[in-house]
Amino acid sequence: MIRTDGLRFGYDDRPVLRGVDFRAESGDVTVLLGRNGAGKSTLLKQFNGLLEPDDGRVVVDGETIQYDADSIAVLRQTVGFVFQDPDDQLVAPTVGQDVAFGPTNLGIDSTEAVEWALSRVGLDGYEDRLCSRLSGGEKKRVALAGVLAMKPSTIILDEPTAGLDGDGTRALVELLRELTNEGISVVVSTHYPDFAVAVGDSFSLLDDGRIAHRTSSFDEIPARNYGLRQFDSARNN
Ligand SMILES: Nc1ncnc2c1ncn2[C@@H]1O[C@H](COP(=O)(O)OP(=O)(O)OP(=O)(O)O)[C@@H](O)[C@H]1O
Repeated sequence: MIRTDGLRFGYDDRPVLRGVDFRAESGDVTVLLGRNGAGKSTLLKQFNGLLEPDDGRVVVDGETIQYDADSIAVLRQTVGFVFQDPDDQLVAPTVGQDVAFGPTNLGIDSTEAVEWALSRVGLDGYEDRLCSRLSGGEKKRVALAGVLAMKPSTIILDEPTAGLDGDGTRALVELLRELTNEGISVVVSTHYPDFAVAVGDSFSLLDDGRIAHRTSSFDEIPARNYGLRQFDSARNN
């Protein structure tokens, strides 16, 4: 479970988050919505300590996040973060080396973890492929595999469908639903209503630096007012 209480954050004194009370229940897919620049990425980055609040707190599985290096190292294993742009995430020349990076640092048997994680994202046998030669969609799956290989209890995904085609989006919905059935919590930001509906258990709308709506029914989110894209290919292509 992730919770923020009165979270405030700004870049160079320009406030972005102005008292965010956010909730993501364990075992749910929680969808974070909001117009461009609302602060979705900024909020998601608070959940595994990539950013530190100016005020308020972030609570993960009942513990308030602490920002010393040891606490952050543990947190990064518990809460995995999949960046919007996979090029911000991939660190090694080959797929196998990249997915092994996290588990190796944690002392986990990386061969088994890599095989398992690549299989979960539908990239069996990709170990020796060069990351630089992968398509954008494949890079996104490798980035997700790298997070899965660390066996986190929560996964945060920032705009994961950007650049995915209909099949890629459908596969992602299926995988995220499977992961929640296995007890993993998922928080995901998106602009795509069909993806949100297909994947989400709960929907939170970030507006004006606060959570303006939180509901289990997507229909209650006033889409037109918040820049949601009218249609996407998650179910219909
Ligand atoms: N590193 C940074 N330094 C300064 N300002 C930033 C930085 N990162 C983001 N911002 C600003 O903070 C605000 C919120 O940005 P953020 O990326 O969190 O929004 P978002 O809701 O994820 O947007 P989008 O839907 O376009 O991805 C924006 O005005 C953005 O320009």
